[in-house]
Parts: sequence; structure tokens; C-alpha cells
Amino acid sequence: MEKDLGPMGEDALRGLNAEQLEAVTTTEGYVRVIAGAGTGKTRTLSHRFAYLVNELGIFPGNILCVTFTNKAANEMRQRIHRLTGDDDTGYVNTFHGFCVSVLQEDSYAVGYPKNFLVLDNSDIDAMLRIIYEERGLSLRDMTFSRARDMFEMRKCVSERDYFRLMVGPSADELHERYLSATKVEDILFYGYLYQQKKCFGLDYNDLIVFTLHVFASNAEVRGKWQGRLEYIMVDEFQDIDPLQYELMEVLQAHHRNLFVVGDPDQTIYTWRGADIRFLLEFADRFSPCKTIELKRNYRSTPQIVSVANDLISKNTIRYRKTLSTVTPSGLAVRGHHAHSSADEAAWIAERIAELHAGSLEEGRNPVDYRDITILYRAHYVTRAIEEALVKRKIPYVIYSGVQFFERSEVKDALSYLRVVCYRDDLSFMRIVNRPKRNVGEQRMRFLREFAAGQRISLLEALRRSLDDPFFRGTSAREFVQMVDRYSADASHRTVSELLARLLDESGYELALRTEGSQERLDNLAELRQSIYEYETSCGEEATLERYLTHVALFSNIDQGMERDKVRLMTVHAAKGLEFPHVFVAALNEGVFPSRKVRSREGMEEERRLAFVAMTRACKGLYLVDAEGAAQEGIPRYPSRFMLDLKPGLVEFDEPLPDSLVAEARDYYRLSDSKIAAAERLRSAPRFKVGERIRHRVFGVGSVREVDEGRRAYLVKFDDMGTMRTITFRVPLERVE
Ligand SMILES: Nc1ncnc2c1ncn2[C@@H]1O[C@H](COP(=O)(O)OP(=O)(O)OP(=O)(O)O)[C@@H](O)[C@H]1O
Repeated sequence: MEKDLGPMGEDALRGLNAEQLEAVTTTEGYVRVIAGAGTGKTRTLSHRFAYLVNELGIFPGNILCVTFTNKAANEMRQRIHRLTGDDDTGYVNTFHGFCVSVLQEDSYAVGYPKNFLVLDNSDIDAMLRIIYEERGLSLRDMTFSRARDMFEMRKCVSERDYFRLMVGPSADELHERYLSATKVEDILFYGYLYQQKKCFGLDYNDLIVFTLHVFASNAEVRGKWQGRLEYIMVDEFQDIDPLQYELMEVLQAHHRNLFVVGDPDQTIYTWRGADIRFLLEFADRFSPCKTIELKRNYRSTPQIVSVANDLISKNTIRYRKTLSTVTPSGLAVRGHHAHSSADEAAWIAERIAELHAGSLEEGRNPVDYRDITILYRAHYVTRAIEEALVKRKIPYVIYSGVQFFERSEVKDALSYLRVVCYRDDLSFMRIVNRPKRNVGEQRMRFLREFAAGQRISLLEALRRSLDDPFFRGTSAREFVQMVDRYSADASHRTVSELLARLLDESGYELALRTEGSQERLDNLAELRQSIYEYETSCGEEATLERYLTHVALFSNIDQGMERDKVRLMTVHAAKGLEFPHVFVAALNEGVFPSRKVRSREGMEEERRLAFVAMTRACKGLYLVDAEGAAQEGIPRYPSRFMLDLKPGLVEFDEPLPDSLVAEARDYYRLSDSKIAAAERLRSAPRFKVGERIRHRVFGVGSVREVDEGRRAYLVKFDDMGTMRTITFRVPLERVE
């Protein structure tokens, strides 16, 4: 998986093709490299660094090389260290990491101490908890994740001068604003700034905003950094956001040596503010600019490149380019349509076993597990796959995520079932206060002592304490009653029904909803689906006890220390990496593309994400989807990213039935028209009062009123006696 960073021995120019060479040696001025997937972007960047240092004699400390992740920065740093043999690897860092360097050196310029704390999400949540408590707010007023998003919006967009309140000498003004605020948003925002100020904590947004502020308010400091950074290089430029862009503009202003590399087809972070136009319009903003295109893909077989090219050609907002290949012809890209998620997972596991045994690949060389990766759009997809891998004893590891049965919400849900079945202490402790029932640490201590003294279970101890005044003000009674009720009749219910009722009555699911944790809710829905599948496959035998024993096998997987493992990760986590064999799982409408897509741009971003997924593969690419019901109960169709590919590019195990293809296409049309309708509903009104329009059924009429609040027109149709209110959602035509 480690990407090639290039042989950077004595000769920084060896092993480069003509375009890469040009990119490496064009060191002066503005250079934009539009680099297709697998065309050697990383190689070019690292060679350029080597060329500047080894051949031109530039000090590493005078070069800023910005990477997208800390991991990429570390890899690059190690290379440079090996190359120069020097500990000075310059500024090879993410934008945030670089800002920490600037602030550690110069934050005094704005009166901020050097020993500031960098806050992560859990620190922010801890501060939020204090504020909610102090001001008597609850998650119903606003969830933590919404609050964090709101802070980001205010800091980066609507209230950019907020930092003035934070850099001043005293915290009094902030405290005053916090105390006098009445709107929830203001209470949280000023409360958070006040908390930050008290501990000199800076979050990710502050790092860039503060650095920009240091530069804007102190010409000497600005000049020092601008002078120091003789060469600036930015990787993954397609995902740069507006603040990072602004910072880069300031930094390059003295030497004007700015080199950016990116692939507009791989922009996958617009939801976090990335803007594809920064790369597309770079040459207009930074002129004169030399644009170099890298189009020769060294990574993948022609079969994989053809699929990727065909997929991405369906996007309309793009810089048109077609990848060519260097690698010899290889395996066909394989497609498989499974009848259920379990079949899909079994198919994947079987192919992996074949690859590992050396019976699938041409040449029949056994493939190490570590050379195989399964990619997916959403975390919950791993559940079925993990089960199939465990069954076949294939070792695996989940990157940037937790194994399905280890996820806290899944463990909680299973603990509810366990407590009903076994009344055990472990499960009891896990859920008695989830959601909050006011049975906190002190009451638990009491229960533990009581239970130990009487040699009874914690549940029993609680039952006997219900009338104790110590438990007044808690919801302990409801909890015990619920457990008793379901324990008594567990055998009359299916496990899936039992779980649904427990999650509902306990208030657990509602708590997740108010927190706004969609991913957790998705995982619970997936757990229910898996129980349902278990029940339908075992018929009458599917008792609660049997199910719990069955599921314990998956939750106690001993992964051992083995290093040769199949990797599972989301496509976002796979950005910038490459693997010999890639399975893209759950290529289904509503999963990939995600059902959350609300605009045509959103759909194009999903397609870019699919492009990123497919272009990670070097030798083998396997596209898999599964029938079944989507989470809302509607039938699941194969993804357009699979069906829209030119016939012949993917070799399907069995041809997809014509009727399925036709139904799927109808479904794409339907969801596209829903997206178009949602866009119309959100957009500014197209017609003004007095304009003439045509409605598909009501015919021609005149707009009498535009009701922006209801997103509707009041129309007097020529052939109708009374007026009609017509929503923006419906397409109307202008009549000249
Ligand atoms: N000139 C070259 N000669 C031989 N192999 C090359 C050359 N340039 C790149 N490669 C190989 O191509 C593969 C892709 O290169 P690299 O990882 O740098 O691509 P990238 O452009 O960063 O990819 P992406 O944008 O898709 O993440 C690597 O395995 C690398 O060794």
C-alpha cells in the first residue's frame, strides 16, 4: 500500500517521463500540474523537492510542501530525511501543521501565548458540555455536531473577525457576551470562545484564521515568512478550501514560486468547503502560469483505466482529459450482482480465498492478503463482509474505523438484548444509564456494594432499591420494568422485534436522533437487518439465546498479531493510496451514490468518489452489488456507476437480467427527477409577477404572486376560474 515516492538517490531526475521531468525542473514562477489518477503526482512532488535541494542547492527549510494528510506528510518527510541525511526536512506538512509552526514562532505578535493547546473534536465537546450544563441547554436545543458546524460557519464565513475577541488581553468582553446572549446559537458560540480563551485553546479553524491575522496585522512577521518560503508546493490542490487558498496566496506573494498539483476528477471534499474552481481557474489568478498535464497512468491495467475513463466522462463540470496507460493488458474488470448482502459478502470472500490460493489471477501467483482491499461508501456495509471473512478465516483489518460489532451503538443494542436474556452485570452496567436515567457514578457505586453484600446481581440490587430515597429522581423504575416485561415474554417475540421495541422504549434510538448521529442510526438499522437475515435463515430455531451465542462469535474475533490481512476502508480513507486488488462493495443506488445526494453537483461528487475508488486498483478490480431492500424498505438497484459503463468493459459473472436493468434505469430517472425538483425548490424563483408560464397539465397562465416563504407561485391559469398555488418543485416553462 505504501506509495512509491521515487528513487531519490543521487539523481533526482532519473525515472521520470517527459512531462514529469518538465514539472520537476520548472522551478520558477507559477506552475499548475493537472495530474490524472496514478500518473505519478507523488513521485513528481518528491523528485522536485530532491531536485531543488540536491541539484539547485536550496535549503529544505526554505521550501514549503503542503500535503493533504499527516500520514502523507510523514511519508514524504522520511524520504527527504533519507535523501538529505539531514534532520532539516523543511516544512513538509498539512496546512494546519504549518500554521502551528507559524504560531509557535510568532503568535506573540498578536498577544497570544506560544503554549496554546490544539483542540480536537472531543475537547470541543467537553467544552460544550460545560456550557450546556451552565445554561441549562439540552441536545434538543442543538446537537454537538450541529454546534461544531455552526462554529465553523461563523468562524470561517460569517464572523471572520471573531478572533479579535480572543486575542485581546482580557476575557471579560467574551464573558459578558456569553452571559448576555439569549439565542442558543449565541450562547454556544460566545460560551465556546470564552472557554477557548480561558485555556488558550485553538481549534482547526482558528489555526488558519489566526495565522492569517498574524500576517495581516504584522508586516514584519509576514515578510519574514514570505521571504523564508522560496518555493511552495501544494499537493491534492483539488481539495483546497477557501481559507487554505487565502493562506497560500499570502505566503507566495514575495517569491511567486508556487507549484500546485491536483486532479479535478478526484475532488471529494466539497462538503468540507473544497472548491474545484480553485484548480480550474488557477491560471487566471496566477499569471503567467505554466500548465503541465500528466496523463500517463502507471498504476493500473488498461482494463481498469478504460472503466475509470468511461465512468468519469459522464461528469459535466470537469477539466476534460483522458488517461492513457503504460501497463500491459491484464485481468478483466469483474462485475457481480448478488441476491443479498450475505451473498455479496460470500462472493467477495470466495474470490479473496481464490486470489490467496493462487487460483484466480492469471499466472496463478498466490496473492498476499495485504494486497487486497475492500472499499465502500458507508461504514455499515462492513457488517456482512466481516461475517463472511470470519467464516472463511480470512484475516482482515478495518482502517479508520471500528469493526462493526465493536462499534459502541452496536454493543449497546446487543447489551439491551443480553440484559433481557441473561440479566448479567456487564450488560447492565453498559446500558443502565444509556440513555441518561440519572443513574450515575455514585448510584452505581451504591449498587455495586449492595449487590456484593447480598450476593445478587446489579439488576436485582436496583430492583430492591427502587423505593430507596437515594433513587428518587431517576428513571430506574421504568428501566427495571421494561427489562422484566421483555424478559418474561422474550420467547414469544422474534429477536428483531424485541430489539426494535427495546431501542424504542428505552429512548436509546431517540437519543441518537437528537444527537444527530446518522451514522450510528445506520449501523443500528444494519444490525436489525442482520438479525432479520439470521432469523430468515434459521427459521424456528432463531431464539434470543441462540442469536446471542451466534453473534458473540463475531464480537470476540481474535485477530491475532498476524500482519498479512485484507484491508477494509472507506473510499475517503483510500484517497491517495494504491492496492494490487480492489473490491468495491455495495455498489448500489442509495449506498453508492449515497441516498443523501440532493443536487446534480452532489451526484458528480459521488461519481468522482467512485472514480477515486476504481483508480486505486493496480491489477484487479471487482465491482459488486447486492439486491435486497434499502434501509427505507424500497428495493435496491445496482448503482448507475456500474450499469452506466459501456457494455463489454466489465465482465459480469452472469449477465444482468434485462428486466432488472430496465427497472434500475427507471429508478435512476426517478431519483434524478427528484433531485431536479429539490434543486428547483431551493433555488431562487425563476419567474416574476406578471410573467406568462406554461404548466404541463393546467396550460398557460400568469404569475400573480411569488410566495418565497412557501416556495410557490400563485398562478391564474387562463382556462381556470380560480387561482392555484404551484410549488417551485414542479417544472414550469416560460411563455414569451
Ligand atoms: N515515470 C514513471 N515510471 C514508472 N512508474 C511510475 C512513473 N511515475 C509513476 N509511476 C508509478 O505509478 C504509480 C502511481 O504513482 P503515484 O502514486 O505517484 O500517483 P498519483 O498521481 O499520486 O496517484 P493518485 O492521484 O491516483 O493518488 C506508482 O506505483 C508509481 O511507482
